Amino acid sequence: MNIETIGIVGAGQMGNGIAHVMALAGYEVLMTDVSQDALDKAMEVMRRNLERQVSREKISQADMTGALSRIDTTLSLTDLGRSDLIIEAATERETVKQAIFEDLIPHLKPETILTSNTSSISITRLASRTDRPEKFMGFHFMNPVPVMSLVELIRGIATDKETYDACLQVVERLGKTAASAEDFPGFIVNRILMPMINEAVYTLYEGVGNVRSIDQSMKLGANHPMGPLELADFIGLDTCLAIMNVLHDGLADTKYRPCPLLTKYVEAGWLGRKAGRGFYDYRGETPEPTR
Ligand SMILES: CC(=O)CC(=O)SCCNC(=O)CCNC(=O)[C@H](O)C(C)(C)COP(=O)(O)OP(=O)(O)OC[C@H]1O[C@@H](n2cnc3c(N)ncnc32)[C@H](O)[C@@H]1OP(=O)(O)O
Ligand SMILES: NC(=O)C1=CN([C@@H]2O[C@H](COP(=O)(O)OP(=O)(O)OC[C@H]3O[C@@H](n4cnc5c(N)ncnc54)[C@H](OP(=O)(O)O)[C@@H]3O)[C@@H](O)[C@H]2O)C=CC1
Repeated sequence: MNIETIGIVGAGQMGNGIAHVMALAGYEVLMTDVSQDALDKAMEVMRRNLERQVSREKISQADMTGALSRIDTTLSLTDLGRSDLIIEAATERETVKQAIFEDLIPHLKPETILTSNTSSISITRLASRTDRPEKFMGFHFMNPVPVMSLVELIRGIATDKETYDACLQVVERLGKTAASAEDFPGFIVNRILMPMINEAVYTLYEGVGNVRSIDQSMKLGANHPMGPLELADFIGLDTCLAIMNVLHDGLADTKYRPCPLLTKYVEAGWLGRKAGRGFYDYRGETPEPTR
């Protein structure tokens, strides 16, 4: 199947990154969100990231202008009906994703491929609620999308080979590397990464270290580019908690129990960088630990 137009649902940090790399690779992109504010902010972030790539001579000015001209935004989900491929990148909540697919389905072409950028939710279960489980799969980018070269491709139980091959071709056109993962909670990356982050929060909760010492230990002692708490803030603490809950419920093992301190931060609305505060406070000149 020839894919030329991409519909993106959700203009948060992942949605804008996906739009960025798709448009640079020459795809026509139509992005939607429930708020105009989110769409405007996404366009601004994309422009800034593209400008940075121009200033570092990674892309030309013409590449940037071309990419921006290929991105359109709309508040109407149903406008995405003409897309060849849809990537849902809305909030990590199963009911939200299900409602999006239900609203989209009557407006889709029969051949349109539906995908979700979910970090952890069952692809098979999401697919079973659509009219096309064989044309449904997981298309999981890593954050920040313009920088990270991996995309996890996850087949549901019914996904057909043509759909998988079409998505693989898109990943290759983006110049990224695909990892094929089976459809189990958290797939590969988050099955391994999120318990590590959750353990870092337990380490903080139990007073073994503070925010700075925990992050410094993993950066200098294990050569991680970001400390686990800094990374949790970067991903979004709501997303981290949602993933831990999916692991805990789906694998029914207490080793995935979300740390109560992580829950407390989410309940406070301290969701990390996107909220201005999480394990660090980002509202001043430099990030300051909140513990
Ligand atoms: C939760 C899930 O479901 C799955 C996930 O995504 S898990 C999260 C996976 N991501 C990670 O683990 C990220 C870990 N962190 C890192 O790799 C690095 O800290 C980082 C790449 C984010 C930043 O690297 P850094 O060396 O500290 O910063 P910096 O030198 O400013 O940036 C490196 C490059 O990234 C770019 N960059 C940094 N942040 C960016 C952003 N948010 N968007 C776009 N580009 C960005 C910079 O422009 C720079 O590009 P060039 O090399 O082309 O010049
Ligand atoms: N953060 C990360 O590091 C990664 C996240 N992911 C996954 O990507 C998805 C998005 O995450 P992320 O971008 O971080 O989240 P964000 O919170 O940054 O963005 C989510 C966006 O979706 C919007 N949204 C919510 N409901 C709807 C809806 N019904 N229709 C359209 N848009 C909607 C939200 O709007 P509003 O704010 O108004 O509710 C928000 O703008 C999640 O499934 C997440 O698990 C995957 C890889 C990495």
